[in-house]
Amino acid sequence: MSECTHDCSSCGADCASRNKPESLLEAQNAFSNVKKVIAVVSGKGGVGKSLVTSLLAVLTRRNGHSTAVLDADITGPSIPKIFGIREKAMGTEDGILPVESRTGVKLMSVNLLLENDTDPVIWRGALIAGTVKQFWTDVLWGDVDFMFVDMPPGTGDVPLTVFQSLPVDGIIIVTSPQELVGMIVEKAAKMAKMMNIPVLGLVENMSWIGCPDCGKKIFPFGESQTAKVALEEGIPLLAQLPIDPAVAKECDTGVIELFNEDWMDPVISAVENCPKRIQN
Ligand SMILES: Nc1ncnc2c1ncn2[C@@H]1O[C@H](COP(=O)(O)OP(=O)(O)OP(=O)(O)O)[C@@H](O)[C@H]1O
Repeated sequence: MSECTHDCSSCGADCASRNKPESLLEAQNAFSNVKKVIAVVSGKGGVGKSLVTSLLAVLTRRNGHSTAVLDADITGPSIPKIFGIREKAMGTEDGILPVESRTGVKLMSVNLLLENDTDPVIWRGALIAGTVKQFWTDVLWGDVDFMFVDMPPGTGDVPLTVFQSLPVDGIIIVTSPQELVGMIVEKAAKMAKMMNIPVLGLVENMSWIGCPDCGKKIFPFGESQTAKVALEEGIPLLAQLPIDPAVAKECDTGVIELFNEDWMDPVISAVENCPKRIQN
């Protein structure tokens, strides 16, 4: 066989060079040094994915890390509101500057770029996916230990773009007990496997309510199937968060940084111990 010219168009050999998949990873700009990227996914909307993403950023920040949230939920962005951010993002000739929360979490969301928070984003999938990619390539993130990506629900264009373009090190799946947990977790786990990204664990949100009189845990949706599904899938169930009016109020009034419960502790440990993934 003649020597490899690395021009596969003129050669039919089935060699390692031909089979090497082309990386679609987008490089960071010269002003960004993001060390780990954690994607937060859910099967459907409204299960508390943005809440969990925000808490991950707030609590890792409280532990002394520099943290950021990339709001990839372009058509339903809720991160700025949860952090009580009203100002808009500014740009320099080098790129867009993230907005910093009160405790120093760096944020980028389409709502920080729109003139009015209530303006709808009526864009086609390719434009939406392109915007998410730009949030990675064109935002001047600076030094970030942990970036949390708030994904839109499901397994559409944007999750695919994020998993292909960003160096995601781990995935946290958020579910609620009334979801079709088995199917949703399996779908997310399969997607992660296809992308070769480890699932760090599951967070079940809205699992229980604390009785206001005696503190006893009440499970309004009955016995949760999440633990069983987690076991079957070999994914750790890291936390079960209650329905808590105080948390709802912290989200609605933009003061999530005041959150002061220990429910997320195992999730934070899993994230902090997540190894850096070797990217293909
Ligand atoms: N454990 C909880 N206790 C009380 N309220 C909660 C809890 N989790 C979420 N909520 C409230 O439910 C609403 C939806 O939460 P959130 O925006 O985090 O969901 P989401 O999965 O990101 O939704 P979407 O996909 O539509 O963005 C918010 O108003 C939030 O305050």
